[in-house]
This record gives sequence, C-alpha cells and structure tokens, in this order.
Amino acid sequence: MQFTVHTLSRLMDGISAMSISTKGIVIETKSVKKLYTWQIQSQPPAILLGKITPKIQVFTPESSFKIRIQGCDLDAAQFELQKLWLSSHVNKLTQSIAKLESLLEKRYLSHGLLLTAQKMTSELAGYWLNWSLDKRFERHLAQTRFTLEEVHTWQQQDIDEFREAYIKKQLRDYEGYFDSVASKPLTMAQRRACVVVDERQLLLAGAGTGKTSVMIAKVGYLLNAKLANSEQILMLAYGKDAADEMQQRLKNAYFSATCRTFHSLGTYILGKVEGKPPTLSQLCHNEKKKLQFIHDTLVSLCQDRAYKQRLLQLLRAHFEYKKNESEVDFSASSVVRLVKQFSDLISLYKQASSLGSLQNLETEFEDLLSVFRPVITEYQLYLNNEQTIDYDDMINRATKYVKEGRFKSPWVHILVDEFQDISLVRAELVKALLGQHTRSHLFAVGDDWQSIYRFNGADLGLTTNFTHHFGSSTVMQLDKTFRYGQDLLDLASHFVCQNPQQIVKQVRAQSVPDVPSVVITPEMSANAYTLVIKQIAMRHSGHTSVMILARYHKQLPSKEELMLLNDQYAQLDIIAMTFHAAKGKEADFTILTGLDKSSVPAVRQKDQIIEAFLPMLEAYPNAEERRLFYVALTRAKRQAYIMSPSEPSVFIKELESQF
Ligand SMILES: Nc1ncnc2c1ncn2[C@@H]1O[C@H](COP(=O)(O)OP(=O)(O)OP(=O)(O)O)[C@@H](O)[C@H]1O
Repeated sequence: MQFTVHTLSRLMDGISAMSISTKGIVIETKSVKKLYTWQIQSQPPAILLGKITPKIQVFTPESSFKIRIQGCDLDAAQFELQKLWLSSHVNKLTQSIAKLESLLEKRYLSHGLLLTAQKMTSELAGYWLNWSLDKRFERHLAQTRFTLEEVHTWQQQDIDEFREAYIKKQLRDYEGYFDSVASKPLTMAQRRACVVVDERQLLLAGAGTGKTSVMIAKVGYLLNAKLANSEQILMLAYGKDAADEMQQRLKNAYFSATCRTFHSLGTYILGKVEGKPPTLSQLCHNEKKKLQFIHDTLVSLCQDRAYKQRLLQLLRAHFEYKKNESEVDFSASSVVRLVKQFSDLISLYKQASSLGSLQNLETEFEDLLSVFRPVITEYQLYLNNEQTIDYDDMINRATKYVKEGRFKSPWVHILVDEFQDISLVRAELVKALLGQHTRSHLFAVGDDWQSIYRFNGADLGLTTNFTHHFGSSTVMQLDKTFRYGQDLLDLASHFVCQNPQQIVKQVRAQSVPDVPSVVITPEMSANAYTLVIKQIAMRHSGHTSVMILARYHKQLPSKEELMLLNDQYAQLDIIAMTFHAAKGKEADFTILTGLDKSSVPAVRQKDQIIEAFLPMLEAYPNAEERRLFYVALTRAKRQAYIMSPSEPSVFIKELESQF
C-alpha cells in the first residue's frame, strides 16, 4: 500500500521525493534516501493530532524532522495519513483491548490483573486518547477507544463496582454449585470467599464459621470455573489429621488436589530433588533421646578445660548453679534445665539462622551461645553421620531447592489452613513456591483468635500484618458460626477480645439454643467428668460425641478409663485430648477439666534466650493462654461443660462474671 505525496513533495525544499507507507515515511534528498518508520511506541505524527495549519508538520519518531506542506488538500492528506497510520497501529490496539476484555470477563479483578490492565491501558492511552480520529474511522474504533478510556481512568469506586458486578455474576452462574457443594448450602460470605480470587487473599474467621468448608468449596470452584486444574492446586494443613480430613472431604465432593502438611511437603520436595525421601532423625520424634544426646555431648565437650570453664560460668551466672567445685555436676537440676533449654534452642537457632536474624542475638547472648554452638555443631554432625535430617533441615532445604529452581513447583494456587500458626520459615517456603510463577495465588485461612503455637515459632504477625508480608491482598471475613449457639459465641468472643490486640470480628450464630450452651459445674472429685458423661448418656439416646479436654495430658483419663467409659455408654463416642490437640475438632458435648488456677493459664517460666528467639511477645498478659482457652471453649456443638475445681482458674471466674 503506497501513497505518494506528489503534491507535497514538490513543494519541499531539498526533498526530491517523499512517499508514505504503512512502515513510515521515506524521504529522499539528493544525497540520501531514508525511511522514518512509524513506531507503535511513538505518538502519532502531529498531522494526526488534528493540528492542521497551512503549514503541516510531520514529526517522525527518530528525529524532529519536519515536513512543511503548503497549498495542498489538507483534509485529504490528513485522511490518507490517518488511514496509513491506523493500518499499521490499529491491530495492536484492538488486540490488546480484546485481550483485556477477555481477561476481565473471565477472572476476578485481582490486584495483579488490575496492575496489568493499568499498565496496558496507560501505554495505549498515550497515543490513542489525546487526539481525535477522522469521523470515518471513529465509527469503527469508538467502542475500543471507549473501553480503553474507561479502564484508563478507573477510580477506586469504579474498580469496586467492576469487582462487585463480577462477583454477582459468578454467584448467579454458580448458585447451584454453592447450594450443593457441602452438606448445607454455603452462606453468602462463604460463597464470596470462593469467587474472589486475588493473588494474595486472607480469610479471617472465628471458630466454627466453616473455614474448612470454604477451602473445599474454593478448590471445586477453581476447577469448575477452569481457573486451575487439579495438578495446580496445593492445600496445606497444620497436622496430619487435618490434611487427611481435607483429602477425604475433597474426595467426597469428587474434587482432586494435593493435600499435605508442611512436613509431607518438605519430604516430597526433598524426595523429588534428591531422588529419595529423606530420613528423619530419631532425635526429632523422641525428646528423651534428644535430651540424652545433649547431655552426653556436654559431658564429652567438658573434656576440654576451657569449655568446661565457660559452661560452669554460664551455669553460675544464669542457672542458679550453686556448686563451687571445678567439675560439673550433671545431675544438678540447673544442668537439667540447661539441657532442656539447649534442646528447645536447637530448632529456634536453626530457624533464626536460616532467616538471617542471628546476628543481634549472637551479640546479646554471647556467653550462652558460645557454650551452645559446639553442641549444635555436634548435633549437626550426628545427623550427618546418621544420614538423617530434622524438621528444620527439611523445611530449610526444601525452601532452598525451590528458590534455586531445583524443584519446579506445579502449584499455582496454594491454600493454607490454620494460617495463624504459620512460622516465618514456613512462610518463606510458601513464598518461594509462589515466587516460581508470575501469577500465583495464596489463599490463607486463619483465625487470629486461635493462634496457639508461638512456642513453636508461629508468628501471628504473618496473619495480622498479612499485606505487609505478602503484598497487596484481599482480606475477608466469615460472619456466621454454625457450631454453637449465640450464647457461647457471645461468651467466647467477649472472653478472647479482652486482649485489645485481637482483631474484632462481627459474627452471628446460626441458632439461639433453648438450653444454655455453657454450663459451669463444680468439680468435686478428680474424675467428676464421669458424672457429666452419665447425665449426657441419660438424656441422649442417639449417637452422640463427647470430647474431654484438658490443658495437660496428665489431667486426662487414661486409655483404659476411656475404653471403659465407651463400653459403658455405647451410644456415646468419647474421646479425650489436650486443648492444643483439639484445635480444628468438634464434638456434640465437651467437658473441660483440670481448670485449677495453677494449671490454667499455664505460667511458663520465662526463659530470656528462648523468648528472644521466639516471635515478639505480646504485651497483653497470658495472651496465648487466653486464646488456647477460647479454642477449648469453642469445640462444643451442643454444650460445653466447664468443670470448676475448688480453686478455679481466673478464666472460669471471668466467665462466671459474664453470666
Ligand atoms: N454454610 C453452612 N451451613 C451450615 N453448616 C455449616 C456451613 N458451613 C460449615 N458448616 C458446619 O459448621 C461446622 C464448622 O465448620 P468447619 O469445621 O469448616 O469450621 P472451621 O471454621 O474450620 O472451624 P474451627 O476454626 O473451629 O476449626 C461444621 O460442622 C460444618 O459442617
């Protein structure tokens, strides 16, 4: 397609010929012939901007070369030039806008998609929106330019409206699915949590609000809406039971995705990269063996006089070691305490080392760490000789492999349950996996009211400052609890929110029960819970589950006692577990026992160095113990019996004051 501007070129000084094509303008002078190409990145030539004067100026992109045109048919010239320019540029515009429209139609307007849209439109807007097209072209391009202008000038309100329209459409299209994906139709808040698919998303919700149900439904939605296939979805649970339950619930709903705990994820990654799954050291499973190992290591290290001196100094300065002899008495309680501390410190030290946060601690605790470091070196040597690893090695090594690209992650959607209990090192692994894909999605589900694993390194800040750690994100809440009635909800929420740092959530209960959901009953004898069980059995003939809960294992009935109780009351399914183990579980009735004032809240001996290695301690006293009690309180579907001993916990007194 050639358009030769005979009339124009004749008038131009020094230019012997000029022709215009879809590629650009070819200018010929006596000595040179040069093509000035139209460039898509460039602004349209001035002639297209409608600034037609008797002296038309055409700016080519590479230079400010000017062509002065006089005495010609300006309209015709402009029309032809526009036509040529458009024919070389219009495809990019229409294709980009079509692509954008299709993306916006198919996907939720996530933060990532919004950025892409804004980048695309601001690039195009630069050369399409500042000038007016000839009317004959305008007709064809009006809609495209309108879309471009609309997206380019989006304000927050427009974005919100656009998102809302998309959500409404998805809710309509998938109404039948959300009605039937679980045993009961999902609530509106649960449905919305499924159809909103942001790159980083946090679902914060209280106990019994159906978080797990949402995770299952979300996987199904991603699959049905063809936003992902099964191989691209990874679900992470805190414990093996929870991962198995998730897998089972997926299977029941005929969905498939990978469900793992962090440990099984680590094992899988290491197995893939190293060719065989790693072997875990016995020291990981057996605390007694670990303590013995540390004890033996210290004995052996003390053969070195200088080391022995440092150990004695440390014991005297920080462990109330009273003896003056030059030998260490390894049976002394202070030494036993030090051995226990070193055992706890191994994991925390390795976590801090992998996060690069050791430096300050090294200076602050030099006297202790100079004694500790040879122990951890021996520990590591022992694992190496055994050709085994521990849990920290597993997560650290897995993270390293992912970061180095030695493990290729197939997962584009990662859903993490119990997010409030995630540690920084585990979060690093998740981030590394997400980082392998340009568009990856994290759906974190958690409840800051149920964060109970700080002593293991869980960092609640990852949940409460989610956006700070993971970038722009959508935070949502669930507003209805199904497990228990309004009275238990009010009591438990009021109790946990005494700590002003807890995020306030507006939750309602599905039901208002006709009998009280919480019963505080005196605990006259050690196994008074048997009387409560008897009462439950008398009143309920159908299959009924009962959970006995205590702060410590030792306060729970033995296996034999439980078996006897289960035999005695055949219709009851009675189990017993600690408050910690009960997280994520539920039963028709719960019986909380062992609530004497010395057990609950448990007072941990403050250990300065362990504290320093753990995530920041909250200012509110007993914050984690309060949350743990909240977890225990919220396991009952019908009634929670709280056994109140003669010297009850302050937590019971607090609850009583609320009745
Ligand atoms: N939309 C719903 N309608 C009725 N019941 C529901 C709904 N969603 C969930 N449930 C029920 O609510 C109970 C709690 O659900 P789920 O275990 O998923 O909650 P959760 O938020 O994970 O609880 P927690 O954090 O305490 O472990 C279950 O018995 C579940 O079947």
